[in-house]
Amino acid sequence: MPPALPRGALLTDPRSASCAHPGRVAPGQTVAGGAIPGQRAVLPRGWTALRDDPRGARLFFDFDGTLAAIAADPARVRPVAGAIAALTRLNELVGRVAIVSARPVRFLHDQFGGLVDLYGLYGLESFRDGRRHTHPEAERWRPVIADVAARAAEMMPPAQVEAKGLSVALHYRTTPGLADRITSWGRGRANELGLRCQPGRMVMELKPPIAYDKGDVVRAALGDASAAWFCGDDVADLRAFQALDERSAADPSFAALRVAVANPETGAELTDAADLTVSSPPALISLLDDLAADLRRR
Ligand SMILES: O=P(O)(O)OC[C@H]1O[C@H](O[C@H]2O[C@H](CO)[C@@H](O)[C@H](O)[C@H]2O)[C@H](O)[C@@H](O)[C@@H]1O
Repeated sequence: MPPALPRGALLTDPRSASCAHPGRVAPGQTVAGGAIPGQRAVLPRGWTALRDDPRGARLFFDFDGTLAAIAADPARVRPVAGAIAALTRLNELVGRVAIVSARPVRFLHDQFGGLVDLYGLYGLESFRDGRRHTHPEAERWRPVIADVAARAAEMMPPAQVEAKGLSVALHYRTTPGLADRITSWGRGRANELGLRCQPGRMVMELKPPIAYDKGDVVRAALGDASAAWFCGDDVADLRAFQALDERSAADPSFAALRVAVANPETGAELTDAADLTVSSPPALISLLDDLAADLRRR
């Protein structure tokens, strides 16, 4: 019996990996992602369940740090090479594919059009089946967010204030020395205005106090799915992992795969909760190409 890929196994970009799949993969060990289906390792149950019933499966993806490499200017970020082709292939093979991001739906639509379901601002906005939806409680917060974005632009470099309509991101990637000032100012405005703070990778986000997050998006979108994957890189993606955990606990026939994209900023919280960890967005695309090839062989 070949060994199983253990929870947390680390997969690297096969294009840069020099090792062959070693057969047994210890937690944290580096193996070539592209070698998985061909290496007779026992695949994770979330993979085999998806292969057994692709039309009953769902694939969920975070955007920044997952389908796109992190860069200094959020406005210039685009999906990594091969991402759109991989999603196009999987969309033909799998029941439903969705991007679940903190970006506005407008930005996601510019990148992906109507290719897959789009959930923006942690699900406060979405674009599905050709229609745009906004959470009914969110709209009244738009002027409050606009006001706080304008005030933020007076307190910090305006180019680092990303006004997203129903939320605002205060970035400090290019000015890490301002991190404390920006985050404490953000916490102060959140307390003053009744907003929520969402930390992220070199960013503090202010959003409406609506109890709706990536986990709620996944819960609602799962429907009667038999299997689902969520691929993410940041702490906000833990909520989506938890939604898959809950569903797995409630329904033993359901199989999930939690995929983390490793990075030095998020810490171990996400990779500890993941079934598989890939080393970068290109390594994730390689894994998705493997999945599509595996599904096509069936
Ligand atoms: O849910 P996501 O799709 O992962 O969005 C989370 C945030 O992503 C973006 O910020 C991050 O990526 C930027 C571009 O690489 C980077 O400059 C920044 O430091 C990261 O935090 C996006 O700009 C934010 O609005 C999202 O909240």
